[in-house]
Amino acid sequence: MKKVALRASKLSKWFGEGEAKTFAVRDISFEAYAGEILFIVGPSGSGKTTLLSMISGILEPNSGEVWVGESDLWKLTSNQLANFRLNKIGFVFQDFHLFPRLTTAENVAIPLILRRVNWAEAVDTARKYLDIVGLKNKADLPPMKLSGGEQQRVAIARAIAAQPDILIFDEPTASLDGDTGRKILEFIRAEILNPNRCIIIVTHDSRIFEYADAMMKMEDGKLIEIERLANEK
Ligand SMILES: Nc1ncnc2c1ncn2[C@@H]1O[C@H](COP(=O)(O)OP(=O)(O)OP(=O)(O)O)[C@@H](O)[C@H]1O
Repeated sequence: MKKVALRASKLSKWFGEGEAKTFAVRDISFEAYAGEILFIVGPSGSGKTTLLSMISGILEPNSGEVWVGESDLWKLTSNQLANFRLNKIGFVFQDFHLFPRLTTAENVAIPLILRRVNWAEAVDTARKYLDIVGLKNKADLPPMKLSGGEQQRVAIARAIAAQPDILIFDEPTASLDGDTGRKILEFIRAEILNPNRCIIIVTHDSRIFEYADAMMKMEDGKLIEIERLANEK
């Protein structure tokens, strides 16, 4: 049986009051399973970022619940929520968010340093994660010396260094050419997905839709459909 990694229940977020009240996300419920890649797709302004922010403990919903394991996320204390963000969930941003003055290994070490691992040990462990993404030999370079696809892999290495159960990618291929984008997705499926990890990808890029196990379509803040696809592993 598939293990539920995350369950959203009747999630809503609105902005403004009275006449000006508009829903960014309206009454969305879904489950994401461990071991699957779930794509969230929909036009600009359909509520994808707002939904991601609520399920990752960044933006508090106006109503509804987010369950991860035994925890109702928005009932946690602020300390517990900070802990959740540090240990359970990883983010890979569209423009990678790498620090230009740090080496790639130091960039990857950041989540470990935030967990109070000492600097030398964290950078050493970071090299192991760079090896996983095939960039061991670039560990001491600044990120700007790397290609776009390589920078994306550094961002992935940094996200997995915290060993999150839920890994979220926001438009991972937006700044990559088609070939590099597909290679990144193949790599994510082969090396980053595992039976205990759920990967959620927000994208407009139809060139990578073939890598989805499940596809969730949003429009005007609403969930239109969630389809589990035949190629599910
Ligand atoms: N802080 C805010 N205040 C007011 N309205 C907001 C706020 N954040 C988002 N919205 C509105 O909520 C709706 C959904 O926005 P959201 O950013 O979630 O869409 P999106 O699907 O991620 O779009 P894109 O693909 O362009 O990033 C939009 O109409 C947006 O204007």
